[in-house]
Amino acid sequence: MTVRFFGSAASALFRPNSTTMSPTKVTIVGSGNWGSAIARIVGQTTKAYSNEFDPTVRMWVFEEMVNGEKLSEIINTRHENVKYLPGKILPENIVAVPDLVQSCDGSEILIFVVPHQFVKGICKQLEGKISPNAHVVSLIKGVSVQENGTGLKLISDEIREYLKCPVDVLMGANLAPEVANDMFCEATIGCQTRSVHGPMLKRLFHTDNFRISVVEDAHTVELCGALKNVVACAAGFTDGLGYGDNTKAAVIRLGLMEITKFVEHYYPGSNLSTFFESCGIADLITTCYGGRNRKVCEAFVKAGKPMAEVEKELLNGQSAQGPPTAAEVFHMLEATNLISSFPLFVAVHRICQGEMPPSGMIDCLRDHPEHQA
Ligand SMILES: NC(=O)C1=CN([C@@H]2O[C@H](COP(=O)(O)OP(=O)(O)OC[C@H]3O[C@@H](n4cnc5c(N)ncnc54)[C@H](O)[C@@H]3O)[C@@H](O)[C@H]2O)C=CC1
Ligand SMILES: O=C(CO)COP(=O)(O)O
Repeated sequence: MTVRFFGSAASALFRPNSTTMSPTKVTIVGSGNWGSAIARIVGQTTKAYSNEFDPTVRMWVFEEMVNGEKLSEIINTRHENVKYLPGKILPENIVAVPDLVQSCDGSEILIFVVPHQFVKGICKQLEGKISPNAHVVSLIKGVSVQENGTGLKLISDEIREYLKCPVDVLMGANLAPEVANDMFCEATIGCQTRSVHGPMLKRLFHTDNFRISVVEDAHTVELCGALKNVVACAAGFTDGLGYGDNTKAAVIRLGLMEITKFVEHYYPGSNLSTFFESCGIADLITTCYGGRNRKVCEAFVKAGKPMAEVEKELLNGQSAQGPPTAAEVFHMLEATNLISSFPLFVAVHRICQGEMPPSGMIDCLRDHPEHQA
């Protein structure tokens, strides 16, 4: 993979951190399938921009034993995450660190990339222990539930509340195995204010085969990333029932209608153009065809086993975020009396819970309110 410079003059790209005037340290918080694939990119870009970024990138590894060896030690000696991204070499400047606090010590960019159910526990451990200049980029596709149970919370807001630092997001049509094979794709960075961190984050992630667009509509970027996993479950159910591509296209279309409606209702003021970025329609399509959520939900229908069992059998420790996200979204819809407005999201939740047979997905598509107009 080569890193191509962009912008006007290459010299203007090398901007050491303004506070310390030393290269910015980067930590990847997570080392699963996506965490390891993004490490291949960040390992390259930090080396390419070594005046701006410290090329030693620490990667927090949730320690586990793999065939009698510690995963962190395997990564540091063989430069391969044999469990979560087997067969792909990680750059040697990626250093696995099993101690979470130590992995983030002194880092000013923290790339959060863990299944969303672990975010709270990680933030609690890091609370008050990160650099005062730290800045998080969340690659996490999921949502959380407010402490008092009244509604939904963005993962970025959860991180911001615990760590008291700025949080931007990166989402896109980025199946990790394809990214790790250096196959061309695009991604979207959602910033609160583009000019503050946008250019620096673009330098950190942008390569010839991983093309970044930066937008200021961060809420929409994040919600597209989270909600498309729920729609991908619906696509998996229809695949499992033996339906074809026309049905999947209907799932994608109706799913997109619910995504846009949900974003507009709960986070008004989004830009329509954001749904046409990689984080929107592109991620929805790729996940409905090639993602783990689709795969697990198809197998759930075919095998007739509980979702957790199918996930364990098929994903070897990786995680499908669609079913828990559907539950969190359902909770929000119930709390705000909007269940009837989002039948696809609701059907996914009910099927995952065993409260509705998978065939209910087809009834849901057939009777969708979009057909009443
Ligand atoms: N895999 C993919 O293709 C993509 C994933 N994403 C998103 O990135 C996020 C992370 O996904 P992946 O890296 O694929 O993870 P993954 O699905 O491979 O999950 C496994 C990871 O969870 C860790 N883990 C297990 N138990 C834990 C615990 N108790 N506490 C903390 N960590 C624990 C494991 O050590 C491992 O690193 C998710 O939100 C996902 O939706 C986004 C784009 C692409
Ligand atoms: O987010 C993804 C692709 O962009 C990965 O989707 P899955 O988690 O369904 O594999």
